[in-house]
Amino acid sequence: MTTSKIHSNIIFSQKVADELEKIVKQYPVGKRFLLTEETPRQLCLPQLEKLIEDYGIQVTSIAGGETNKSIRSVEKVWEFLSKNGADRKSLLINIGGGMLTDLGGFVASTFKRGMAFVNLPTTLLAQVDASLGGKTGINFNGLKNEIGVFNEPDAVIINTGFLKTIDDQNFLSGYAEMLKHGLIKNPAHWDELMSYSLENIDYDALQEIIAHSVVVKDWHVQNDLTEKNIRKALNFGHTAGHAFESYALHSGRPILHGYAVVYGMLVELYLSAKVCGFDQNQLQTISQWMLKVYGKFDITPSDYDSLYELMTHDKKNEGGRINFTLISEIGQVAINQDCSKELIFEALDFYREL
Ligand SMILES: NC(=O)c1ccc[n+]([C@@H]2O[C@H](COP(=O)([O-])OP(=O)(O)OC[C@H]3O[C@@H](n4cnc5c(N)ncnc54)[C@H](O)[C@@H]3O)[C@@H](O)[C@H]2O)c1
Ligand SMILES: O=C(O)C(=O)C[C@@H](O)[C@H](O)[C@H](O)COP(=O)(O)O
Ligand SMILES: [Zn+2]
Repeated sequence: MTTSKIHSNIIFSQKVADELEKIVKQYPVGKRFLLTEETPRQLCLPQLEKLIEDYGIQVTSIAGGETNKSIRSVEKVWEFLSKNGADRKSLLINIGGGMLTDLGGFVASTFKRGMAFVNLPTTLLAQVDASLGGKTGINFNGLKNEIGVFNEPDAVIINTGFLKTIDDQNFLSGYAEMLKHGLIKNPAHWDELMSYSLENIDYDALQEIIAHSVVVKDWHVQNDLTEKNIRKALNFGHTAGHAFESYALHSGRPILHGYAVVYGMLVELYLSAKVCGFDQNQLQTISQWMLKVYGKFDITPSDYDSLYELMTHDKKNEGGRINFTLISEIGQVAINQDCSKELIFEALDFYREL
């Protein structure tokens, strides 16, 4: 696997301040802004203190957590930019996990109809997935990423050094999107993820594996930025996964995005076996591995209607059909797969009985 096919604006570097300085100096004094949230502010900003001071970067932060990926937080940041004289020639630096980079990208894309932004992802999930590819947005009306725009960041600086403070659950959450990348596009990536030790994190090896995951994400984005076609592959596990995530959040049992994606992939691997001939033995092996590592969000048949209703809001749907992305084998994806309500309920039975 090669990383040479990655977009030139995706930079891997442990010297974040040096890389960021090259960008910041291209923007006028007084027009440099930084958005972060509580935890990365404490853990990651200290190494940028000198740069912030030298270049007069104006810093603001919002509260962390998925419930703050909201219009209220967006308003706060718009207000900060407006009061401090941001304009179309300004730069917004987003430093944080996927919640922050999704929201910060949306704020920058909509403020005065768009200002430049760069992402410095600080979680595994944001480094392999959320900070890349220009899906920006917020949750609305109980639905994930209901409001947003496609708009790519001017640059993404990936510093794997930031990951040393990530807790186990958030590590696994990011790992889930890497598993998805292996399943949809790259059997070798899948194999390396299966043999990587999750008990004893080897950070040097991780950097290489992250780069392989970034190649998969970036390939889909470069080929179909606005998700008309092959980018739908990156949404594998998300039709059911977002339904689990929204349902969990609003029933007071929140789960991390990556866990929801794993539970969604379990449902959609079952559908893959039924609709696309995905191997039954592999379905059993992968399901047991995922169950062992990620556990389960328990559901009963009385939850099915609510989960199904949430799936009807998925952005891939067309003409009243729920359009799944499925796989016929590891690395072979099939987009726009229509499944009946009956079959979806059967897949939820499979998940529930695991
Ligand atoms: N735009 C996309 O393509 C895309 C892709 C995947 C996921 N997402 C979105 O990303 C979000 C999930 O991202 P996430 O998992 O990064 O969540 P997150 O941003 O909420 O971060 C997870 C937790 O890690 C903390 N954190 C951040 N940096 C840290 C660090 N260096 N050390 C220790 N803790 C740190 C945060 O404060 C938070 O508590 C969801 O909203 C999901 O919908 C978007
Ligand atoms: O980049 C993409 O395309 C993805 O679908 C990546 C997903 O991991 C991510 O969770 C994305 O935010 C989902 O987008 P949505 O369009 O289903 O809201
Ligand atoms: Zn995702």
